[in-house]
Amino acid sequence: MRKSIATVSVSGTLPEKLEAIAAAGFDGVEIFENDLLACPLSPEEVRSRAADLGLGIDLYQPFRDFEAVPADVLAGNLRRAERKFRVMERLGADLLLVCSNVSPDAIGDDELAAEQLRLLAGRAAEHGVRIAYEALAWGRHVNEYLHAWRVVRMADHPNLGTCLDSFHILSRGSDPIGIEAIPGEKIFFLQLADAPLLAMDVLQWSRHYRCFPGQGNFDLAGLTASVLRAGYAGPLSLEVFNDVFRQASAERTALDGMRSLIALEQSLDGVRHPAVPAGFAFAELADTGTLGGLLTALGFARTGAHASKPVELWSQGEARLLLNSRAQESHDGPALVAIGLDSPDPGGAVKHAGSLLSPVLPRERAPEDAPLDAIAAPDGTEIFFCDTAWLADFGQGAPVEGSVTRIDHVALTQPLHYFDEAALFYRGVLGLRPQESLELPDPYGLLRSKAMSSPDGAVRMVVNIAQVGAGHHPWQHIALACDDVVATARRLRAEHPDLLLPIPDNYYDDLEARYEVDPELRHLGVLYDRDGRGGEFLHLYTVTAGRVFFELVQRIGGYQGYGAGNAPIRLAVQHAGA
Ligand SMILES: O=C(O)c1ccc(O)c(O)c1
Ligand SMILES: [Mg+2]
Repeated sequence: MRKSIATVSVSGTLPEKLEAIAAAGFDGVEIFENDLLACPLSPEEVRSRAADLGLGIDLYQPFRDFEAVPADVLAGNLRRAERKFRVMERLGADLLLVCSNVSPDAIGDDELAAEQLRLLAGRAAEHGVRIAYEALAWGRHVNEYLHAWRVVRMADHPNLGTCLDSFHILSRGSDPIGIEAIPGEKIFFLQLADAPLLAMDVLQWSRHYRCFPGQGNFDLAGLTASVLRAGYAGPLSLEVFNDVFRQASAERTALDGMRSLIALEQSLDGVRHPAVPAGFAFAELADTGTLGGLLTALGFARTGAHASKPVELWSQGEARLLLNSRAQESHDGPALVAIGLDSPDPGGAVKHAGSLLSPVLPRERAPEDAPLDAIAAPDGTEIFFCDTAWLADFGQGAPVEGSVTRIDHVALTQPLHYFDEAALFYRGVLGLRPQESLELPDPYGLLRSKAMSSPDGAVRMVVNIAQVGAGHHPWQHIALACDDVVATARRLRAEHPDLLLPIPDNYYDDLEARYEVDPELRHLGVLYDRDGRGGEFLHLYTVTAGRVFFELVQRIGGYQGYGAGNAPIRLAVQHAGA
């Protein structure tokens, strides 16, 4: 299908927006009026700039507060419209979006609205322009898509149709099934935006928090399927008002918008996601000898070395860590650089990632090395799709058994600008499902966090944003599943007390007030959480080395979370020690 995007969705000046939108492969744009007003180029120049870039101008918008007005206001509104029709002729645009009147002076009379829109459509026809009437969720009288359609039907003019906007429909909780009763040729345009579920005024929600399909909580695929069943054949057009996107790189935002539409099309076409990863194969860290002591204390042993690269394999149970000293050249201290995922179909996973604009990264590989392809996560971490062949490159070390059994989750920190991108990446590319999203206090700011998990919980990723504040530490961590955190804590406390993050007594005073927990937790520095169904979580943090620290976690009774309530305590202690 034809793919378009409103210029308001990306940052920059109008020419910059057009460049970025074209580079991402869109077919057309909606020119948002303010972008044109602020642009020194004439409409003719914008038209030829867009044409040179291969972009059609699919819509000009918005035209506000037109219909259902007193007669004296109507004359002024028609005059205003005439001027816009002339601008559109110069732009080479033939579709104008008219959004429902929000003025307190608008009259709640559908026949009047229809009559005036019919008049407008007649004038538009003289200029070769068509009108797409959209119900804003906060319209004074018309704020439901079916209401806008009733007015359009009543007006009954060939140059008047409706514009459907997923945000306005789904934010009001309207059932999109009613779309299927609208004749497809009367749906002149379809705007797509997702959004997180937020309990707030709908206008603020729309103007600041819209996001691309797949990044929020609305069922965009279901709505789009209804629009297509109605017979709509126009573009899928993204219209996103988002405070973060306005500040981010236009190129990157536009590309992410394209990724969201490709993913949407795939779900409409019934393209199945290749098998989701079955577990973590490894986590790879840049390190030159700093982490060996810490890992040994945690019960890991060096069980292999790469045949041709300066990379060591450290393992315990099914937890495997690679220490790569060459990668250290581009980092100050230890840093997480790659994650290997056990993939039932590595080739299929890489191909699927490519279809979602996450291409295979170029890599050096010796002829005898196992073939292994990686793609880049939004924060730059490499993600490898593995079968078991890669292990042979490290020789066959004896397995090491200890209390650590495997990697439970990996937490990455990345810039705010790519938070929504990350949600779409982990969902679309890796097939993980969104879990909890949180905003956690940090002594110097706020930490936003989103957890994603494979359906069976074997792969869990946490994406953190160091959002604001002075002490900006882009920490990353690897959480290791452990059979018995308390026993391990006893041993570490006795043998390596300096490696454990000290937890304040005040935390335990509060914890013991809330739950009857073993007083030993306080002495060991083990943190605790409990969910609503009686599931329990015991966890423990090491001190930080470079950008990285480790967590030992024990899930009891089906606990699915991450001890998020304890994260502010950890952050405060880490800041104090940093
Ligand atoms: O927020 C607005 O005013 C606005 C304008 C035009 C649109 O298409 C829309 O969905 C919202
Ligand atoms: Mg809209």
